[in-house]
Amino acid sequence: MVGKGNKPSMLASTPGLAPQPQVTFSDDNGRVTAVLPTGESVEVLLYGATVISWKDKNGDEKLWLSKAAKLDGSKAVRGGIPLVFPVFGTAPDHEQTSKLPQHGFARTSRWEFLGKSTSESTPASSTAADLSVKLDFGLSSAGLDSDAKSKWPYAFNLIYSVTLGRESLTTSLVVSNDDDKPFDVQVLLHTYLRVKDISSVSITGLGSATYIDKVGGVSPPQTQSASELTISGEVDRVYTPKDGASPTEVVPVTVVEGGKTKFTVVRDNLSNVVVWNPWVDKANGLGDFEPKDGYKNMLCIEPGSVSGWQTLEAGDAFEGAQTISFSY
Ligand SMILES: O=P(O)(O)OC[C@H]1O[C@H](O)[C@H](O)[C@@H](O)[C@@H]1O
Repeated sequence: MVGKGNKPSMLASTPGLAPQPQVTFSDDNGRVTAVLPTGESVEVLLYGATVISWKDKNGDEKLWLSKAAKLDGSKAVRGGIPLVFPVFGTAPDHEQTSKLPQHGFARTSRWEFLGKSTSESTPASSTAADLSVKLDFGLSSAGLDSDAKSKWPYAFNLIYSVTLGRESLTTSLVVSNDDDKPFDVQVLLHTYLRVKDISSVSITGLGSATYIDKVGGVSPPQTQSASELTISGEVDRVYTPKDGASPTEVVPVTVVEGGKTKFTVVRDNLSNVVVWNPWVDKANGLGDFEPKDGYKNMLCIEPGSVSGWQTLEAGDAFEGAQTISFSY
């Protein structure tokens, strides 16, 4: 394993050259943390490979994390970016995943930290190179607890990569079928974005998308006519945006707050976006959701592949990713 140890370590110094700015890194107590020389940071729990913090250079947190979230491995984390795999919600009628708990086992399994790497890029607007750091995590059937293994007895391998840039975070999941038979999966990056005040937020990029409304039962597919979505009550929708045929024609989802773009979410090979806000009653009903009025400060924009199943033949792999960007 790369970079194991309890003390912070440094990356990216090249022998013989002037010292380069370095990424500070620690892998301690079930958490992996990386900080760019310019101050941006990310923190990932090995439990669920859950991103629990993403901060900009000023230390402003970009993700919402419940004050009552369990970070001790006793329950899926309420906030940050839990990983949903291999089933979204529950699927009592889908034989392969019917025994699994809500949202599967990836978010409640202990992942392995596989290593870190840095890379440099020079943005068009600057001559100075920016560093980014990528953290890789793995989970395979061999690493599952016996309960999850008995409920989903397939040989698989997952690699989850979390890449921190100056003004972006990319999370990417690769699922491989290591079995000798096919299996079906759903994948979702259940991202809790932090906002200042949900009443001044609008979401663009979902106009003319079809969606299924899950509030009060699953609705037949509908089409969103408004170009902007605002939130003034419980929202739980599975959208299928109208992307073009090529990967470059993906329609980004933007979160605008007070007239300013706060986040831009670009999906790679993920055809759905779940939009979720529990609002008053649901938040009250969730024991680990604190403060109870925290629904005013969060919005889940969850890229995924969940409206059908990805069937992976023996030896096949599926990869999906999101990049969340912000500007100051
Ligand atoms: O409470 P959880 O299992 O974490 O699920 C939280 C939420 O996840 C997704 O956004 C689903 O669309 C919601 O229906 C669900 O309530």
